[in-house]
Amino acid sequence: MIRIQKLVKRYDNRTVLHGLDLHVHDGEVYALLGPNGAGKSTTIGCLLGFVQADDGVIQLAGSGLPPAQAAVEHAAYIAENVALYERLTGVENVEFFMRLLGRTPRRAEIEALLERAGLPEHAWHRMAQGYSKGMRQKVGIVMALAKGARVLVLDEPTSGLDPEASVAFGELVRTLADDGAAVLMATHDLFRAQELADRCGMLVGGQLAGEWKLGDLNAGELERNYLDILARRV
Ligand SMILES: Nc1ncnc2c1ncn2[C@@H]1O[C@H](COP(=O)(O)OP(=O)(O)OP(=O)(O)O)[C@@H](O)[C@H]1O
Repeated sequence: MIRIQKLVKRYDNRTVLHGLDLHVHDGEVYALLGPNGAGKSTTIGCLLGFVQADDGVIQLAGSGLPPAQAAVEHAAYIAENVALYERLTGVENVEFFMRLLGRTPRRAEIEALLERAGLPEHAWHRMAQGYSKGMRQKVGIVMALAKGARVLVLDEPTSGLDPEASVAFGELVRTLADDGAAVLMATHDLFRAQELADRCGMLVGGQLAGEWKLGDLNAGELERNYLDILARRV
């Protein structure tokens, strides 16, 4: 689970998160929507300990540790562009990551994870420098699987992916949630959010301006709600 309570963040005396409350349950995919500058990346930064919050409480996977430590322990993060060691192969990247976790994986174990994530076999032993964005996202998912992450945080994961890669990525994220992970995904992609998420919230000016269960809405209704909220704020 992810629990954010009364989160406040200021940059140079400008408040960008105004007491944000957000809860993502285990097994749930939550899409965090909102216009540019609404505070989505700042929320993620605070959650993972990259950004120091000014006030509020953040809990990951029920841990009482500070966010940065709880994230190292329990979370996986997939940024818009997954950074890999470019001169290592896919298999070597995963092996290196697992060694950092204190594990000594067998080749077959790594290959099974890459297969589960749908990375084409011809890429397993090729240097990551030739990987497409979709392939990098798959290696990111492998790392989350290898870690057994209970919290998965995604920032704009499908931007720039073609529709097929985007659907495949969504299915992988869904399997992690079905295995019990709490998934928070910041996105501008309303269509993918509607397809993939269980709930979504709309962040405007550092506050949740709306929250919906997506089973109750189709993609058109979600877009209308989004635009209505923005129109009322103008
Ligand atoms: N390091 C920083 N220093 C000062 N201001 C910042 C910093 N990072 C973000 N901001 C400001 O905080 C506000 C929220 O930014 P943030 O990147 O969290 O929004 P976002 O919802 O992720 O936007 P986008 O959809 O464009 O990625 C913006 O006004 C931004 O300019």
